Amino acid sequence: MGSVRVAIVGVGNCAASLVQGVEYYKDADPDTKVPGLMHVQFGDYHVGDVEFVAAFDVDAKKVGLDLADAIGASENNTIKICDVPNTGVQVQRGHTHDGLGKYYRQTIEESAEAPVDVVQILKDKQVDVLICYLPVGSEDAAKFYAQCAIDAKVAFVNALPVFIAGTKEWADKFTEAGVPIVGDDIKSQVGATITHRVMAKLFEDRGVRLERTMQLNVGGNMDFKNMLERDRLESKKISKTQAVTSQIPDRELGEKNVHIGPSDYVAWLDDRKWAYVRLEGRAFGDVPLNLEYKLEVWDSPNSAGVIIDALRAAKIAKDRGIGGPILSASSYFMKSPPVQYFDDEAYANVEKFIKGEVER
Ligand SMILES: O=P(O)(O)OC[C@H]1O[C@@H](O)[C@H](O)[C@@H](O)[C@@H]1O
Repeated sequence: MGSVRVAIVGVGNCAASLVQGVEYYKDADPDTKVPGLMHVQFGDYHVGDVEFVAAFDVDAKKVGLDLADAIGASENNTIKICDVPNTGVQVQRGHTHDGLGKYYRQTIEESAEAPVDVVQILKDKQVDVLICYLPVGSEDAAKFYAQCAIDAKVAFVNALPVFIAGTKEWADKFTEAGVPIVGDDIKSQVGATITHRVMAKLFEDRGVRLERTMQLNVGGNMDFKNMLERDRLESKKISKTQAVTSQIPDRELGEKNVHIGPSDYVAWLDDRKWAYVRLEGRAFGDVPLNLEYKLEVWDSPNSAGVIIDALRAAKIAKDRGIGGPILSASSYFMKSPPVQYFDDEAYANVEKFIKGEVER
């Protein structure tokens, strides 16, 4: 079935882990399991079929570089997985809109070049899927690129917490255009969200009444620095919170009793993220039962495998001529899908989608 031709918007740490991860696993045996992917061979597509054909950024230190060099440039500080040979893809000057918050502006220099015609490039490069990796809080920029995907008839994977797939307005736009979308807000392999969802559900499944919970996150990448600007966080907090509370539909905790969100920027953590999670409940005899755990991960590789699967799901939908939100993939890979399922059901739905047993 050929390749999955991918364009990236936002060449930050997540893009770095994605590009390296494809290189790292490109020759993996299709019959084996590798960490972080549902399948080496996902439907018609092997990891090595993911091909990067265009990239957009606004950072002067990245625009003009080969993608292989740009992923190690400027403020990118994630762990190295492997060397990436030259891709022949030059990072092009994207559109800024509200993509650069106060801390980005203090830290990086915006390219002086004029923004390119994104729709034309997506068409010229015959892009199958556009992956949106813009900084948290880029509401207008994310919607600009979503519209570009619609106009160029390119599938869209929305990794950031801006509600697109999950809104009727945008879901209808993608459906009417016959363009698939997987979104919103990437849920990492074993990250803060999925562990917290599973623990909250475990409390309820075992009959412990969850009363209060919090999830504090710290990290040292540009994502965390950007999120020091609290105004950019609104949709992020909503997304992370509903990702957890959706798993305990019968329990109304009340706003005061749930605190989930990014908490602070600690420069020396680089691209590591530490999550401190606490759940407080009442067990048999109304006796208190508390659980506290700490998760330490490298933030960007933790989501890269999930994105490789999401890209391939989006391409399969495109091959099948299915437009609009891909509910199976969105609910398994994303924190804020149009419909929330428990993760085991969502996983099973993706398997059915791959086999063509469910339409979306
Ligand atoms: O670890 P989680 O909760 O699944 O989050 C995954 C990703 O979610 C994104 O919204 C964050 O900006 C990333 O920092 C994070 O890696």
